Amino acid sequence: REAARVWTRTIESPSVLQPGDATEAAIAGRDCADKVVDGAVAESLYREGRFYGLSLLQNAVCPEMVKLMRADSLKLHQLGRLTPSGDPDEPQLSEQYKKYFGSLPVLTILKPEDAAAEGLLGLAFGGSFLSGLCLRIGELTGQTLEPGTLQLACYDGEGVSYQVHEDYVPKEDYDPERLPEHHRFSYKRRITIILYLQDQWSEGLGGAFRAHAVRPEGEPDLQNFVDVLPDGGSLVMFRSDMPHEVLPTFGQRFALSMWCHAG
Ligand SMILES: O=C(O)CCC(=O)C(=O)O
Ligand SMILES: [Fe+2]
Repeated sequence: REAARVWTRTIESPSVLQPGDATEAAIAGRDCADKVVDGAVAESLYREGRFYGLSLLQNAVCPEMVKLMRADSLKLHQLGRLTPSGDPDEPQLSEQYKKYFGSLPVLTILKPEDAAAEGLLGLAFGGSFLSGLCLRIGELTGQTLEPGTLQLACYDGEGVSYQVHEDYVPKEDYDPERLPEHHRFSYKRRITIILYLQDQWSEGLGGAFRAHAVRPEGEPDLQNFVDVLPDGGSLVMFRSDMPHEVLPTFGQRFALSMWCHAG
């Protein structure tokens, strides 16, 4: 039954040699993208269905590279570079705030070349991998898709969640005065790709990615949503206008996301 809602494929992740420098990391990322996406994966994103082509590719990246990306992510997190809005100058949430209002996901917008310049070869690989996926999906389906924003997010336990939303926002709803810079191109988003970076995840830690067939009003009907666990190396891909959310998370959960923009 689930299979009819989430298109799922589990692959044997292509082995990647530990990159020695930024150029090698970028080449390895692109190469890995070309190996994991074939015509069937690309088409799965455009199949008809209530879940807007929700697709899951398990084991897309080998555990060694997932580990390297997670180590880089943790480094940035420990340096305080991840913030609720993604603005690196924004202060970290105070304990006081968390106590009264609860915690929030934190994030940063990455440029693969900056990651490379900082010696974060895992994230340089990841950025190139996700950009490569975007280009490859475009090529295989005859659409013009351009790599857009690359986001690293951390849901650091404490019940942190993200309410139902769509990643695509129509241009007329866009308010340049109030949205942070990286939201400026939300109207261009067509496909969202998310790569999870956990080592081991279990259902007890919550944090599922929940996809909705329709935007729920109140409690959603069981038929109208599907949950995907954020297992390390899993890639979730979907049309950016599909409603989705992240359920309360009780473990450290890192995700690297790419929004593929309309060309
Ligand atoms: O991390 C996830 O599973 C989804 C996050 C999300 O929906 C977003 O950042 O827009
Ligand atoms: Fe989202």
